[in-house]
Amino acid sequence: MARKPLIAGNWKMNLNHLEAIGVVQKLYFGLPTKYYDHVDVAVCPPFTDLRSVQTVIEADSMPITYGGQDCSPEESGAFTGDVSAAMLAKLGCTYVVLGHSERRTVHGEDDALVARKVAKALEHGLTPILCLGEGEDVRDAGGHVEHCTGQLDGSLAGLSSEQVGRVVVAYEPVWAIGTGKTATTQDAQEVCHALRERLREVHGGAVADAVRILYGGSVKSGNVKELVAQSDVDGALVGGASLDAEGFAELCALAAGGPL
Ligand SMILES: O=C[C@H](O)COP(=O)(O)O
Repeated sequence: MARKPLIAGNWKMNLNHLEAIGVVQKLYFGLPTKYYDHVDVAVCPPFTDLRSVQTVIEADSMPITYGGQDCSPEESGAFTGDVSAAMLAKLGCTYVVLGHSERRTVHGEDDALVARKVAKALEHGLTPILCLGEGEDVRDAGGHVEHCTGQLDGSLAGLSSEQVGRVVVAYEPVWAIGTGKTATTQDAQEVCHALRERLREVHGGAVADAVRILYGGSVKSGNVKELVAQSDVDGALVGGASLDAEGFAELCALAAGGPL
């Protein structure tokens, strides 16, 4: 089944709201509209940029979508420093990145917490980009597939198949994030395929065939085409290479099958 690729730029803690406006404008001018028939493009800036990004995208009716990098599992209330799914939805976000390895490692997030966040995001109409992936030790020991399918189960625990069908999954081997070490296309396909088969087993064929599974970890213009050519890799979650608008536009064009 053909799934339209999604290229999502995760800016992490980079670019202030003024810089964000410039990057979004350059991305818009760098990627001709015809490409959006073949690729969905999103940016996930820091929370403080979202209002500015919304304004610039809406002003020119840009076909670029955007999202947050995290949300609270709670609806609202006394949770200092947190941002709710409802707030992201109100700002016009389409996506929210959840369970990124940097949240899991730096903030101690586990699968159970991530599952609560996924449920809350879905409740507010957001599409979670659920991240998972193994560390280098697990990969070296050959336990990567089992590790990732386990994280998938844990991070989707308690969700109905209808809910799971609205999630995007991102396989991000931790050893490939920001290191310049990209997984081989075979590595990416192996795990993305195993994740899809796990979805098929638990939630049925319709869900497994519909869910987009992205690869993330040192994706750049030079490797994106080969990665998205894999039958179970439906796009990429891009960190560092999404901060440069011209380069990111080129990367999106290549993922769309370009140059068109
Ligand atoms: O969310 C994005 C990933 O952590 C990948 O980051 P990277 O492209 O800088 O390796």
